[in-house]
Amino acid sequence: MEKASVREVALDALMKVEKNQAYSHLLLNTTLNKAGLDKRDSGLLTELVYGTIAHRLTLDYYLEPFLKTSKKREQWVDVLLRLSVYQMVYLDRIPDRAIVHEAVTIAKRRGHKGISGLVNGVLRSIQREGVPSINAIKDHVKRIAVTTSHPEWLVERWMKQYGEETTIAMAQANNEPPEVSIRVNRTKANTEEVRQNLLLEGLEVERSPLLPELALIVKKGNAFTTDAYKNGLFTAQDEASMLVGLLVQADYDMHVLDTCAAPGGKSTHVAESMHNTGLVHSLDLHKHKVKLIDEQANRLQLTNLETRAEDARKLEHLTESSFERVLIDAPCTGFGVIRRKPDIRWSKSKEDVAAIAKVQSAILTNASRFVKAGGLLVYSTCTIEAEENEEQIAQFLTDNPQYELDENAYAALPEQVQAKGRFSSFGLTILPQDFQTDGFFMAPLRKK
Ligand SMILES: C[S@@+](CC[C@H](N)C(=O)[O-])C[C@H]1O[C@@H](n2cnc3c(N)ncnc32)[C@H](O)[C@@H]1O
Repeated sequence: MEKASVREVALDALMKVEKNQAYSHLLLNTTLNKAGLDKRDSGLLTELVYGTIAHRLTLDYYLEPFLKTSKKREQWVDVLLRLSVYQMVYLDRIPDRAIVHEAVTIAKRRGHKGISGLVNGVLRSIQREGVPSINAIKDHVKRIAVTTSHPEWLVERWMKQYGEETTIAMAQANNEPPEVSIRVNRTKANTEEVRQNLLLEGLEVERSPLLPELALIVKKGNAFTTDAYKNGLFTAQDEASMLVGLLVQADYDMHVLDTCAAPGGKSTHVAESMHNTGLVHSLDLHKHKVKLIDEQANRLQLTNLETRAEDARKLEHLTESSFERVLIDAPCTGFGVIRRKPDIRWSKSKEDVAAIAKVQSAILTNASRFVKAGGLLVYSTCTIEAEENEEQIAQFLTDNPQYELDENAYAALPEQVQAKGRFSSFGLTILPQDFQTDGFFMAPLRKK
């Protein structure tokens, strides 16, 4: 497939995300499979789609002075312009000439002559005059928002929670592509054995500096088409997500309840920690998602996991106070995983935070009934919003004096995290810039 086509595929994908018909990460997987692109073009497509979405606000700021006089345009024209300016500003290896030429070719194919003329005119002007300086923005929050390409309301919120320096560092980290990390299935092999296997299959793989006994970082090659993957030697998982599995401290013969389990990343981790003994009740609201847990458990050859579709706000079929461990990896806004899902910064709103917080609170209150005395309840999210995290736990502890935050549980985490983690009286927050992982929150709560 020629480069010009890669850009057309990228434009189509961006339009779907723009119209809220798809999430970037899911769409990209299906688009890559369908388009049958070679390795280099797949890489370029991913970069174009993620980069254009991630830098949207900055790109619109760059384009604005060049579009002032023109009339209302169809949406695809704006998206094409963003896609082109993204390449001009962020991808040094593609000459501006070629970018303009390809954009004009696409515009000619899709629109009437006036539109290709507009695309040509705007891009040539930018090429000639350069993009406007962001430093000219007087308003402080807006300047940070445009520089890092995040919505102003989020920047404002984070500045209140974390201060300016941390907010900027986080927003910048959100624009860095994540590394591919995998969790080794230690019921089958250790990290070094899996690393050797993958090296033999032609990949470049290193031990994780954060979790050398559990995780590997794939530097080059596709780990998910290897025999090692098919044979269940590992699972795709972010290292911060692995920390939650460690915090659960599951051991031989335990009974564990995982209330929000699909697609099974943490359930399978817990099942592996129990060396295929005991039982993990792995539940999720959606039937079709429960299937994903089954698929993973089968691939990993785990037999100590039972799945079922259930609403964690109800859970009528379980016996109260019967689990040594309950994990609530709650549905959340996902602002900790913006690196992987760049569009959620644009698609989620303040109201979404409040709405999901209500669901989290209902799940937490209900699922806590099933923890045995002396047992551990772990609440986690992949977001960094206090309303979904610390505030949730603060309220829960006030309403449930039979629970307390168990700081001793943190001993299960790597020393680096114990030394540098952001701990409060209500749990541990990991920001993406702390250990180059996803942003996460986790709270170990002990039932007295
Ligand atoms: C953060 S994801 C879980 C990820 C999973 N723990 C893992 O590590 O692979 C949250 C899950 O909660 C599920 N969910 C949402 N509302 C729920 C409810 N009321 N009861 C049970 N599960 C729910 C969603 O379907 C989603 O799969």
